Amino acid sequence: MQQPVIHIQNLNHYFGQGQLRKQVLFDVNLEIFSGEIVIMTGPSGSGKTTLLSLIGGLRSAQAGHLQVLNQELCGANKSQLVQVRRNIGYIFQAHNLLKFLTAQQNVQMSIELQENMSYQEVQEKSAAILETVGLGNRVNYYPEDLSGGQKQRVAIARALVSRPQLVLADEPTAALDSKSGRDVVELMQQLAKEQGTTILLVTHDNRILDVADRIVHMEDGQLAQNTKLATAV
Ligand SMILES: Nc1ncnc2c1ncn2[C@@H]1O[C@H](COP(=O)(O)OP(=O)(O)OP(=O)(O)O)[C@@H](O)[C@H]1O
Repeated sequence: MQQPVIHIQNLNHYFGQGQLRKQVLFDVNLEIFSGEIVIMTGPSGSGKTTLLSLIGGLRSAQAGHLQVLNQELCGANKSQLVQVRRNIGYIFQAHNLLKFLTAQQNVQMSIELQENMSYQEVQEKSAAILETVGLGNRVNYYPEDLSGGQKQRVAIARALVSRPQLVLADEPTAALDSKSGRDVVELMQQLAKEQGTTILLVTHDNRILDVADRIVHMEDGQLAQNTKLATAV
């Protein structure tokens, strides 16, 4: 049987110490397989971003089991977390582009950090993916000269250029109008299907739920499983 890309069992998470200690994730269980697009919905404060940051190795998992790309992250050390992060692409609500780098340089940086490649190859790869996301004529633009949707497309190009096995996206359409939001997720879907990437996407945006293969719902730190598309919309 296929190994899940993400395998979570009885995951609990707490913030704060002593009397201020507060549990925010309760016995979370989730399996996500290669090539799946899973959307996580749920009210504000329910724990979605916390779960995403644990899966992404951006925060240390405390209790339970959290296996990502065959690495147990509960109790993992710094270098194990860094190793897992290398195989994950991140897309956030705010695109987080570096404003003093052009679109192409922003994308290039992500490859240079990860792979041993000649400068020419890096340039070719970054130009090619910007072309794919429809920004072939904007490669030398700085973020401030791009629209919100264009900046988010650069962020997608940056997250996917190294062909990560897993992409984690937190509200990638939040800052976009409905047309740009739709374009951006369809692009993620298309690139992921081409590259066999697994996507876990957190959103409040009901208009994009149909790109998911599966929807899971977080409520008060608990994850409801396998919501059917038809009932969730
Ligand atoms: N660093 C932190 N320290 C203490 N409490 C935190 C911290 N980060 C989040 N929390 C709390 O954990 C709970 C879950 O927050 P989280 O950001 O994961 O929710 P969310 O579902 O992503 O919300 P939103 O949709 O508004 O982004 C909230 O009660 C929040 O106040």
